[in-house]
Amino acid sequence: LPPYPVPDQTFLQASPPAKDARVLILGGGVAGITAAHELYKQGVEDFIILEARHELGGRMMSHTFGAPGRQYTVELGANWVQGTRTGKGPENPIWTLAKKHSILTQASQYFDGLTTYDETGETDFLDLVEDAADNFDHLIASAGSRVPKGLVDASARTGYSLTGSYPHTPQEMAAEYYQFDWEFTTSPEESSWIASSWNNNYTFATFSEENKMSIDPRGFKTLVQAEAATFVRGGQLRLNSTVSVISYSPTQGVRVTLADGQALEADYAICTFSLGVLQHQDVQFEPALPAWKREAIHSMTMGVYTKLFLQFPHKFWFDSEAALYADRERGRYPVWQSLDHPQFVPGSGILFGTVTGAFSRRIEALPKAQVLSEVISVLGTMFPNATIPEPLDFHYKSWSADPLFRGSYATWPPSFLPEHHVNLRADVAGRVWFAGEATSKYHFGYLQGAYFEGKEIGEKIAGCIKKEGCVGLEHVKHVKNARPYSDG
Ligand SMILES: Cc1cc2nc3c(=O)[nH]c(=O)nc-3n(C[C@H](O)[C@H](O)[C@H](O)COP(=O)(O)OP(=O)(O)OC[C@H]3O[C@@H](n4cnc5c(N)ncnc54)[C@H](O)[C@@H]3O)c2cc1C
Repeated sequence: LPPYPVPDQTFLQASPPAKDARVLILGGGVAGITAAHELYKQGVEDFIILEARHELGGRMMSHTFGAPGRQYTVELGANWVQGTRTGKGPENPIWTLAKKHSILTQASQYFDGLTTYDETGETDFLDLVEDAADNFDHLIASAGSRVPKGLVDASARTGYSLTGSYPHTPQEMAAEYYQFDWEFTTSPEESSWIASSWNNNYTFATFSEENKMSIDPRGFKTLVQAEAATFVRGGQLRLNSTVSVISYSPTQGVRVTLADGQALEADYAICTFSLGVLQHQDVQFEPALPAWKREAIHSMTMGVYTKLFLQFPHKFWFDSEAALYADRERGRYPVWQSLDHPQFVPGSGILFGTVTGAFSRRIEALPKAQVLSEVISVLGTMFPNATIPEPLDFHYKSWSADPLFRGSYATWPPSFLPEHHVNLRADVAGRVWFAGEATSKYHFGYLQGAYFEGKEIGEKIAGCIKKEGCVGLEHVKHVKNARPYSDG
């Protein structure tokens, strides 16, 4: 396609014939499949889903783990339905789908069933964990009271300090980490006070406080795959198809070129690639995305959340669901969860730890043997009276190095303004549309965020195709915040 200038407001023309499809859906995760389903429900069946991997699911990614003869399905990516339903209130659509496709889940109460450790072994600091929960409630309430007054956003650390929370000891820091970083992947210093608060509120206050953990041997991804099987037909899905270039023109539509050189043309593309993929330029846009779009993409943060799975010949650890370890270094192998638990996969011998953010990136840069030796040494500190057996298997996924993801999920930094969010969601030239967890204002980072965004963009494009009008989503040409630099 020739390089067209990108106008601000585009009115689309009727599509010329002989394209491969009306809509190309780029990515087969929750957002992509939900967008496709919405098109289908609205009578638009002329779409093709392009997915680089060999299967659907995206960041719902399971892995067969364990020694031969003792293998189990573990979830490298999403594992929990976070927030289900309260009474007759709104139901989390992911919970609706989990029930529809009979995903095997178990209630997970990692705040109630917790054992705490520090560098001296098991040490009860559950009171500090409760304090941290109260501090988080204050953080959210204070953010909520700033919004109607139009008060400026700041970091969650500012919010914590202004509401009287100053963690200093390893135990206090671990308790705060459990509340905050473990959910958002970023520290309070790196996170927006207001957006972190509404994100939590919309997920848990809107739906419920309940978390359901998938222990389905088919993998949590079955939710996406089984849903797709209800409406996607043969030619509508192309797996093992990596997109390299997305060309677009307001008048001619889109052309998507794959890594093998094949090109497909359509009227519209829905790009559901992660924020990390967009940030790392793993996919090229022709012409380059406009400045307002690039600013939005590079102003949000792609977090990293890494689960480290270990299988041991026998269980030597806590009987609770989870454990919190307070190291002198904040975020050093702090959270541990037991799959070898009567409610989950008893007898599996599987324990997994989680690290996030900069610590995740650190371990991705280390040899696996070194990470294992650090992990075993931390377990030795937590359980000084146990002999830690040689693990039968050890596995983690390097999310930030993977060119199909470049991280785990998005988090909203204090410098990211609501106008940036508008621009992150906005279509470009009426032809390239964006959907995924990162574009969700209130549910970024969650499966339901990807679902709501895929659904809305699917609806919008169905509207365009059915000629109900197609003016595109608004965007803000220049996001302004120049007051600190002016004299006035
Ligand atoms: C470790 C981890 C833990 C998580 N835990 C939870 C949890 O417990 N609960 C929860 O609600 N959420 C959780 N999440 C977040 C949740 O997984 C995501 O919000 C959601 O899956 C994102 O869906 P999506 O459709 O927006 O993107 P994706 O799932 O990333 O889908 C995009 C698709 O695009 C494909 N793709 C990328 N590049 C290309 C290319 N060049 N060509 C073709 N295809 C390409 C990818 O392979 C992928 O399939 C977790 C995520 C991670 C990583």
